[in-house]
Amino acid sequence: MTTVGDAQDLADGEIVRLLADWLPGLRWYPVKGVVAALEVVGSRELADPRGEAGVRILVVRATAPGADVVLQIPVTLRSPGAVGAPAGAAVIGVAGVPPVEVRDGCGDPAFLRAWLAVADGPGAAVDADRARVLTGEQSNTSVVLPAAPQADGPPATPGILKVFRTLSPGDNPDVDVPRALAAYGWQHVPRPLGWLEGSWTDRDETARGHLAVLSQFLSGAEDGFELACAMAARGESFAEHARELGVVMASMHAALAAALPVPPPPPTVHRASSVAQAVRDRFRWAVAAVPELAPFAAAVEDLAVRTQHLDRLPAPQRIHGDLHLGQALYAHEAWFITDFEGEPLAPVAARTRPDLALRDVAGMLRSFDYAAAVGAVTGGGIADDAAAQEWTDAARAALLAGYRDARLAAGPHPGTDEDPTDIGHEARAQVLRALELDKALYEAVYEARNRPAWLSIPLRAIARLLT
Ligand SMILES: Nc1ncnc2c1ncn2[C@@H]1O[C@H](COP(=O)(O)OP(=O)(O)O)[C@@H](O)[C@H]1O
Ligand SMILES: O=P(O)(O)O[C@H]1O[C@H](CO)[C@@H](O[C@H]2O[C@H](CO)[C@@H](O)[C@H](O)[C@H]2O)[C@H](O)[C@H]1O
Repeated sequence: MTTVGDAQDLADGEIVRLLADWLPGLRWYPVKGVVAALEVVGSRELADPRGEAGVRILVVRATAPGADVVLQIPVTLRSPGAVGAPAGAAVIGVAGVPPVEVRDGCGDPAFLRAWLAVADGPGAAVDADRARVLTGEQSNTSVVLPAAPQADGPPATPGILKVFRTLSPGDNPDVDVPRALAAYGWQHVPRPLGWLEGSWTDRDETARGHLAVLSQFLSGAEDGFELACAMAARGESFAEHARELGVVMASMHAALAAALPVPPPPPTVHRASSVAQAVRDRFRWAVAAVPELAPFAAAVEDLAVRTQHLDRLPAPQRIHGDLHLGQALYAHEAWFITDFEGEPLAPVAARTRPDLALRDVAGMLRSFDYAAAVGAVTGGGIADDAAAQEWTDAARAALLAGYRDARLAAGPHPGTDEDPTDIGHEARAQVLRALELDKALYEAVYEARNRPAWLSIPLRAIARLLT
């Protein structure tokens, strides 16, 4: 039988050969429909405090026509039949002589123990042996770690470890933004408890970036999207929840503006042009992936021109960037906001750029449209398109009212004497329409790549927004 020492000797190249077969079946693997060339660009051994398995974090570049991504793949290494091998961790394959079993580290307590031992941050007393990997439609891999049993004192906090699957050089906003918000005292973000950075080679240079973050796990939290879909399916109004969500979003934007200040904005005329140009660019990008969008070219241009001519716009600030109901958790009768990573399909520099807070509002409004569409097909509560529209309209109006009232109550935008919401009804409606269109175009590409059966949801919205 091999020892952990032998297992650790398995070459990265042998593991990558196994990954070539394993990766294409995974939801988070971003290269779809083509075979990618895989190259190891980073490799770091971690020590399992119990010495039961070899633990390695591999960073692999996957390139294919139209795709070039850097992926994080933590693995554990054991000889076949080794004592303590976890039943729950997917076996990626067996390689080497003598043979070594390679597992997906995310489901393996050995990786989790090793990660917790080297992570930065305040830490948490969590139990790696009882960890469970969340399944579902996620771009990353999240693992829930229950609180470790305490002999005395207050009960420990359970954690959720988010392992970033696609890596980008630089600080990850999903680590830095919650840290800044929690330090500022904003109560509606799960507290970050630990984080880890790594490095890899990026075209002959050394790149570094965050690999994973451990946050406070909100036990009993309901996913906002599932909650909204269930209510829509029963025909129950989401308006009161939407209003409360609007209030929390307004406080999030106030906290972001105060905790992460940004330089003074360029003149409105430039900002209006760049919002309009972003819509044009988004359309060009989307139409290349979703040819059904081509007939909308003239209407998109018309909307871009009207946006470009706006003479009032709110000041840009740090925002969430990919806000939708799936990032909102309802726990203990309050909303919490998660996943500050920005749009997973966008480059990191674009995700942290100051932007219009209304972009987050537009993202949430799009989500109500999704919830009504999904709720309508899963339950009998929404009978037809008119009922779906009525459900969505009530949620939209409530969110906008809650948001606006709370922003007005909070006063001017920090650092300026501008009231962030006071741009007039017409201008606000025009900006929101442009931002909703922008998001729906993003969604069309996201759905075409990931969930073609749902492509009709953003396509219908695009048609509606442009007529
Ligand atoms: N702090 C938390 N407490 C409870 N559940 C959480 C927490 N953070 C995330 N989740 C749940 O974990 C899942 C994945 O989280 P998310 O950050 O949205 O990952 P991804 O970026 O991969 O979509 C979601 O279903 C979310 O509801
Ligand atoms: O949660 P992620 O950061 O991975 O975000 C991506 O996936 C989302 C889907 O899981 C996607 O959101 C779209 O679908 C939601 C319903 O599943 C809907 O509520 C959102 O409004 C819609 O945008 C998101 O766009 C994508 O970036």
